Amino acid sequence: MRADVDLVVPVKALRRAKTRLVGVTDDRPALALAFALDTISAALPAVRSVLAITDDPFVAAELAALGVESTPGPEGLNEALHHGAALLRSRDPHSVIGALQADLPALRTTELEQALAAATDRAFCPDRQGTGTTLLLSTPGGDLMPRFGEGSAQAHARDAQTLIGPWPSLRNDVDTAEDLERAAELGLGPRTCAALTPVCN
Ligand SMILES: Nc1nc2c(ncn2[C@@H]2O[C@H](COP(=O)(O)OP(=O)(O)OP(=O)(O)O)[C@@H](O)[C@H]2O)c(=O)[nH]1
Ligand SMILES: C=C(OP(=O)(O)O)C(=O)O
Repeated sequence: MRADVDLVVPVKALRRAKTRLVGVTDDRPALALAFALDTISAALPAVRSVLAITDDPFVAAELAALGVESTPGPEGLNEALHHGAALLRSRDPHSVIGALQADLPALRTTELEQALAAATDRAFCPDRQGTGTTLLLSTPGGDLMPRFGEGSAQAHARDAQTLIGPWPSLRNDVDTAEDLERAAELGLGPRTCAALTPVCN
C-alpha cells in the first residue's frame, strides 16, 4: 500500500458510458457500473484514498455503499480530473495524486501496488495498445496535469516516467469487445462477471 497516494477516478454518467460496447450486452449502463465498482474495489487497498468524480447519483450511491467518496465534476474527462486533483491537493499539499481510469475490470490489487512501487517520479501506465493511459501519477506535491484523450500515452511520455512491467490487468482498459475478451482472459472482477452471466461463468 502506498500511503502517500490519493487517487481520483472519473466515472461518466452510466447512460452515456461505454458506447463502443453496444452489442456486447443488453444493459450497457449496468456493465459500465460493474467496471467502475470492480476497478475501485481492487484499487482501494493499494492507496490511501479514492475519490470518484461522477455526476451520476446512482453511481455515487453504489460507491457510498462501498465506503468510497464521490463528488460531481465538470463535463469532460480532463476537466473532471482537474477538479478532483484540486480537491485532493487542498487536503494535502505533499501527496502524490493519481488518476485511474474506471474501466479496468480485471484489475488486481497486487499489480497496481507493483506499478505504484515502481513509480519514482511523475509517471504513467500506458494501456495495452500503448496509445492510451490507464494511470497517471503526479510528483509529490505536484500538479496532476492530465492529458487524457487520443494519443495520451505520447502526451504523458513527454514529462513522465513510463510504467511498464508485470501488471497486465492495469493496462487492460476496456473500450471494445476485444478489450473485454482480453480482460476475461486475465480474470474479470466479480461484479463484471455477474453482469455478463451466463457468458462469464
Ligand atoms: N467524470 C467524468 N468521467 C469521464 C468523462 N468522460 C469519460 N470519463 C471516464 O473516463 C474514463 C475513460 O473514458 P472512456 O474510456 O472514453 O470511456 P467512455 O467514455 O465511457 O467510453 P466510450 O463511450 O466508448 O468513449 C472512464 O472511467 C470514464 O467513465 C466525463 O466527462 N466525466
Ligand atoms: C481517454 C483515454 O481513454 P480511452 O482511450 O480508453 O478512451 C486515454 O487513454 O487517454
